[in-house]
Amino acid sequence: TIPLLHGAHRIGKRMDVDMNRWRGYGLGQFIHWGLYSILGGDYNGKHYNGAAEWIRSWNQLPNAVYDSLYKQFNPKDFNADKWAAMAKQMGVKYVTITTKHHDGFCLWPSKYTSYNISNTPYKKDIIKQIVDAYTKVGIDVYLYFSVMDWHNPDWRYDLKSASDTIAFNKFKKFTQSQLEEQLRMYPQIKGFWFDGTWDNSWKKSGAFSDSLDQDLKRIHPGLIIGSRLRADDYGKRHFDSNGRLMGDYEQGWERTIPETFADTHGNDWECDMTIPENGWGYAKQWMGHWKTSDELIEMLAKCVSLDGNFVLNFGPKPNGTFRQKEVADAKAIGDWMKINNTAIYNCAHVNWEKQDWGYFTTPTSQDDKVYMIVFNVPVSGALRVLPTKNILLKKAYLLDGDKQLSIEKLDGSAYFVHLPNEGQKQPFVVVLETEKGK
Ligand SMILES: C#C[C@@H]1N[C@@H](C)[C@@H](O)[C@H]1O
Repeated sequence: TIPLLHGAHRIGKRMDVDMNRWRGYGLGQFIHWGLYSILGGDYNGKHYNGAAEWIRSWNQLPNAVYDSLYKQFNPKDFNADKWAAMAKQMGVKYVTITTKHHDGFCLWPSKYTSYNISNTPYKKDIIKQIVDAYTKVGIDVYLYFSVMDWHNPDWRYDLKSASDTIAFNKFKKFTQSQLEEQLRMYPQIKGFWFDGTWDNSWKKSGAFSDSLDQDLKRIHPGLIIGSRLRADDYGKRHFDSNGRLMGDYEQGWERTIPETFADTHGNDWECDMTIPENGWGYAKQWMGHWKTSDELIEMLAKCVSLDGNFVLNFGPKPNGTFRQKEVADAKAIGDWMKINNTAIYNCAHVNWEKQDWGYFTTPTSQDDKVYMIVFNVPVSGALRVLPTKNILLKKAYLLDGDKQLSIEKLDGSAYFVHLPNEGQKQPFVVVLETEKGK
């Protein structure tokens, strides 16, 4: 192995109480809200074809116009308790909220820059209201923080001169000050979600990213930070130069899901997903295909079956309300979770052969129970199950209503679980009770 000072400091999963709680979440909510929400992807009658929260980078929009949007930010219909209630009904266990996106605008009253919520017509601390409202209903809060800050004059994409280094050193102090400020102001939070760490300036700051990670965890023991914060001695990110994960979970699955368990390398990981094709902040016209709630529920099941969490993004409007499609999806997912969350919360991967009808999960607390989350019922109505050697199926029944299902032993160690032809119209869960063979 390559000797590293700033590579992974832990091999394998974090197993403390905070990380075990994170591992059991299953379903989370992401929220992207900020000045970009005001424009909603459009400016001067033209539509920006990129992700709406990146509109400041569009050459049709002068930076000065974007940077003065804060004078209009006044979400009259914002109600953090309503946001938290919608998330609670949806069944999410954690929320990640943008405190500062790449544009540098702070949704909290930071004392390190005047470019913050207190200087808008709205004035009040958005982050505090969200932290308090979600914590009150039992949803853990994580803060999204973009290191890249287009508004801060000391930000650099690369370090090519002594003056770059001097400026970026000031920028690193500013960054650490803002993060420590957030820990002091919002002690209830459980972790940070870092973004904007792909540029050379940060890749050359591996030592700082390592000390920052350690400083934040010293101030707030148990803090959870994914693999997108750090760079190692050679600028490698997520995985160090020896291929080891740097961070408490793999944070690279943005709008994508691993296909197989092998793709996860046995790490903890989180998938962050948009309902439209791309775009996180509010957009008046969403791009491409809008995922249906059934598609989203299948993504959730797939993530949990591969030992990951599924985090669905919402982009509130500038007035603080959600678009109809987001409200409808939250409701549909919540209705499904009300019946089936046993197969999602505190569940893990089962190393049985993947079948076409759907996904296996198992409760981390009970190894003689396996859940089948069924999306594709075969015309035969017979669901094939191939447990690992020496595991026998004792019973099979529907989670919703306990209806017993007949089990047919096939050759080898395979089985058919026979479904009643009730033409299920929603994804459903079959519970298997197992025992070890003699
Ligand atoms: C690229 C990029 C950013 N990463 C996602 C989580 C969004 O914040 C997007 O703007």
